[in-house]
Amino acid sequence: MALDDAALKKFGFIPREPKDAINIDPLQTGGKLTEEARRALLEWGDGYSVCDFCGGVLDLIKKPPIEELVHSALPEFLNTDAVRLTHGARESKFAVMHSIAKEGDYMVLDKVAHYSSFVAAQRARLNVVTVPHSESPEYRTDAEGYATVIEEVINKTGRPPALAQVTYPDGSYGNLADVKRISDICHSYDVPLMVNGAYSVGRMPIDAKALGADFIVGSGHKSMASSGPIGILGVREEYADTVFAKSPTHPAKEVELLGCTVRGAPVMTMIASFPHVVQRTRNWDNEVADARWFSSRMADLGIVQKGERPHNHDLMFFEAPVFYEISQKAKKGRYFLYRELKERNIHGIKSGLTKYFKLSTYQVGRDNLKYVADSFEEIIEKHRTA
Ligand SMILES: Cc1ncc(COP(=O)(O)O)c(C=O)c1O
Repeated sequence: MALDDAALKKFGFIPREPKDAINIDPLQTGGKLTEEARRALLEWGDGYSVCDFCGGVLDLIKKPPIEELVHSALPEFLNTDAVRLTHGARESKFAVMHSIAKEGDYMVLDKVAHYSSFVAAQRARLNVVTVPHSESPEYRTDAEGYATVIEEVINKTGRPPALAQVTYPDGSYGNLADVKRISDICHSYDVPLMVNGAYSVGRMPIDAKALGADFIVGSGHKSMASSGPIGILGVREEYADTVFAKSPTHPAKEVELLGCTVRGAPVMTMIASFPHVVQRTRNWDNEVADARWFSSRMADLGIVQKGERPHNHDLMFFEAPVFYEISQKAKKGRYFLYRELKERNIHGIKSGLTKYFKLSTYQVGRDNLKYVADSFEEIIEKHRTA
């Protein structure tokens, strides 16, 4: 059946409603573009725009300065040896899993790992064993749990797992695990460690070597003010030849990257935002102070922050019995909170959630956070007196 004109009318330019809202969705706060990146997006939006300047290896393009970003600025920013651009954190993780481990090997994940870590391991055909967390209220990953799980794999298979990973911070509670202790444990068994920094690289200072990370993963669209899809992967020197192995038939092309990765606007938005991103990581203490301030305002309203307390990251998980109670009586039921927030131009708590939700205070600013906290208070008052 041919597409008729009426069907085509659905397509074309579509405005994005929450674009100008105060957005507290953890997925969104660190990926908001800078003005420079917005301009870059238009300038470099055509298909393979950066390939006009390519001599065969994308990350060696000199002008625009992709080579300098990839081979000098990013390794220095993260204190790692070799960096490449990927299409996202999950693609970075998959590249490491697929090159470092063989089909049927075991790998260790923390129980709080993002689904994309599990899926990447499945795509690489690995067996996954998980390190438990401490359950409610803190959901902390116990560093010593890595030793226990590695021992279990050795007992079962006669050799250590091929790889371990820790999520820093995890995407549910925003907990920052003791990565240094975890890397020491993993290395004592000769297990390399990958740090998933999707929520840290580009938000807070990261020193891969100080953490003992053999692989460090970042997400440009999540935490580096970049237009996705774009991720980064940092690798310690001893693993670089394995992860970035060249194709036997096309020796300029790296197999795990399928030859080339970001071929246009995403990398140019990352470049455009990079000065701002570096600077904002230096302001991390203020971000943590904002998160703690917000958490304590929530506590005053009977909304309890789970995860580490005092908290050390902008991503926070809350339990809000007060909103749950309101939802039982409200006309709009469990959708009342979403509607009330939308009326106040606040976006990011998923529609239908009341009892548990997560949010991020990153780069929202104290004035806007105060407005959000005041709005929560106002909504509670309004429904209490209704
Ligand atoms: C902890 C964590 N890691 C990785 C990802 C996925 O990042 P990407 O979209 O860059 O693959 C997410 C997405 O929410 C996440 O929460």
